[in-house]
Amino acid sequence: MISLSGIDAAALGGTSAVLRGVSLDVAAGEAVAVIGASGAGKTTLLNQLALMQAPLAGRLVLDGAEPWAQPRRERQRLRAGIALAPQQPPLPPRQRVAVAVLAARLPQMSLVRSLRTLWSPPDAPLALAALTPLGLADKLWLRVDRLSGGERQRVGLARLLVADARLWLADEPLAALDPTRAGTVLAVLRQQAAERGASLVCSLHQVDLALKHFPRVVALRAGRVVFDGPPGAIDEDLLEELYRSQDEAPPELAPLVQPVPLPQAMCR
Ligand SMILES: Nc1ncnc2c1ncn2[C@@H]1O[C@H](COP(=O)(O)OP(=O)(O)OP(=O)(O)O)[C@@H](O)[C@H]1O
Repeated sequence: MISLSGIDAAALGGTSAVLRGVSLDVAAGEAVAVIGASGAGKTTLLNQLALMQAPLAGRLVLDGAEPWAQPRRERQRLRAGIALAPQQPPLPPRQRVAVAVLAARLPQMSLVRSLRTLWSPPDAPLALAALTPLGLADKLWLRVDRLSGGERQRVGLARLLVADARLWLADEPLAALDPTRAGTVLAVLRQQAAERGASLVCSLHQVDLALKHFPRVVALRAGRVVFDGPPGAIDEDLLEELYRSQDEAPPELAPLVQPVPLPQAMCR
């Protein structure tokens, strides 16, 4: 359904390439975990898949179309089929949880229905159905600013469940969750995406959970894909390479920056 080939991309708001030569195909209904050290480019990759920013180089194809070669309106139409749960969901603090969840459906709604949803949500049962498996059934009418960090993160995930999208992107969905809750939440995401035939791409710091819950793992190091395959093919050496300090660039990437010789006078 979505295919990246040879993508170089900057982080949101940045100008220099963070992702380098990334090629990746995600099929309809597929579930993929993205792992890699902090700063490896996981968020930048998810933002590319979410059509948040044009790549610097390479080709992105979504359902046979190239969104970045289309007029803005057409790109927005394509984007409506994609739902992204960012690391820190931008939820208006005074909004009720039910409204915050249902707001994820606004791109698919008429103007009148959107306004009704924001004022007095007619689809509250839908929000409740999404919140219940995430353990938030009792928070439906609470204000967002009364939630803990972990609860807020799960509201962000409930938005994925109601979004009516075909590609679900979750950026470190477990960051604010305790270990027991983390496993349950991943299982819910996987199960619900599978039931709806949605593709799921999830960036994770918890390697053990990525390997346990996903049939395919993509590993990034310094903005490059260094592994793409089943979890059983990942060994200790690869994990060590992935999480070794990024300051030690792997041989094929070094040197990105050439040492600048100091003037003689400064060496004395
Ligand atoms: N606005 C920006 N301008 C320039 N560089 C940026 C900008 N935002 C992020 N970066 C850099 O881009 C690189 C990749 O960031 P990204 O957030 O994609 O990594 P990540 O793997 O998701 O990290 P983490 O696990 O810590 O969230 C990092 O080195 C980061 O410092």
